[in-house]
Amino acid sequence: MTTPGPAAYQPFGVRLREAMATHGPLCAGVDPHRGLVESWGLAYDLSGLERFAMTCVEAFAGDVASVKPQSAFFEVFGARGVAVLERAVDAFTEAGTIVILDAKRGDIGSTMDAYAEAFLGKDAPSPADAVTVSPYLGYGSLRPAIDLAGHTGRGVFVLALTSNPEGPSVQHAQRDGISVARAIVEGAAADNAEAASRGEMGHVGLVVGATIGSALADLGIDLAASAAPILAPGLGAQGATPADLRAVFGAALPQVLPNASRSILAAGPDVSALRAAAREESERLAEMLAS
Ligand SMILES: O=c1ccn([C@@H]2O[C@H](COP(=O)(O)O)[C@@H](O)[C@H]2O)c(=O)[nH]1
Repeated sequence: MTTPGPAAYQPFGVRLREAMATHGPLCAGVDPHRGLVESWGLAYDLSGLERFAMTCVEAFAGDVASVKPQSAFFEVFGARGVAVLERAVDAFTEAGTIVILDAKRGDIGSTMDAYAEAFLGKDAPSPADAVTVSPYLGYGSLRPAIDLAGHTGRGVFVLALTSNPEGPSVQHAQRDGISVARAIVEGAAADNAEAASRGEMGHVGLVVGATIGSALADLGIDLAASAAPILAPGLGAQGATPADLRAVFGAALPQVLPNASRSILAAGPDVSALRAAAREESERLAEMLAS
């Protein structure tokens, strides 16, 4: 038997907006790095992975707007690691917490179709609410995922200006005076136009690092006009602070889901301490947004 996607209820951008209004904008990362797992006193094996993931579920589910499990840290354990990821995704989903799976998939359209079904389809084993996708085979190659997400009430987050120092070598490159990043943002804006006309965020999100400094202004990019939810990694371990967000995102700030992983997870393994770290960060971010 198949279950209906959340599309039967509300579009992704609307659900995300409501969750951010209720819990604050923080997207808490679930990244079982070997060093973190061991610092929690767990063995770096399947049982440690399961314990780490389920501790995150206990601490964050129902308490933050969204979580972002990093698929790589589960895939490294093979199929049984992926099974742990699926159990964590299901547990967050049952608690009503939005799951953005960081899998950064991207391929030719026909293969992208299979990735889309795997992560977002109504028959997917453990569908996420949204998945990160890579547009470097061309924005149009993402069409199967963008369309399927729209039809199932789910979302995609397209890499636009990533938080790593190597990103600009590709993303700032220009053709006909338009940067790669700007072309990606304009693609998302076109796909979100209908939601934008209703004053809502769309289902095509963008990944824009909190570490990018003045890149948006330098490249003439208007993120606010894209109506895209913006996943902004880079807080904490990568050096960005909540105060940087206003300077980086300006008018697009209400669309931003700041993401922190290691800096919050370092508060574990105690569930209350982990939950408190996420709450404090979320409150700091909400205050900054209101000021
Ligand atoms: O541009 C990007 C895109 C994704 N990420 C991912 O976000 C987290 C960040 O973790 P921290 O521990 O808070 O640094 C991680 O899963 C990355 O793969 C990113 O950092 N930058």
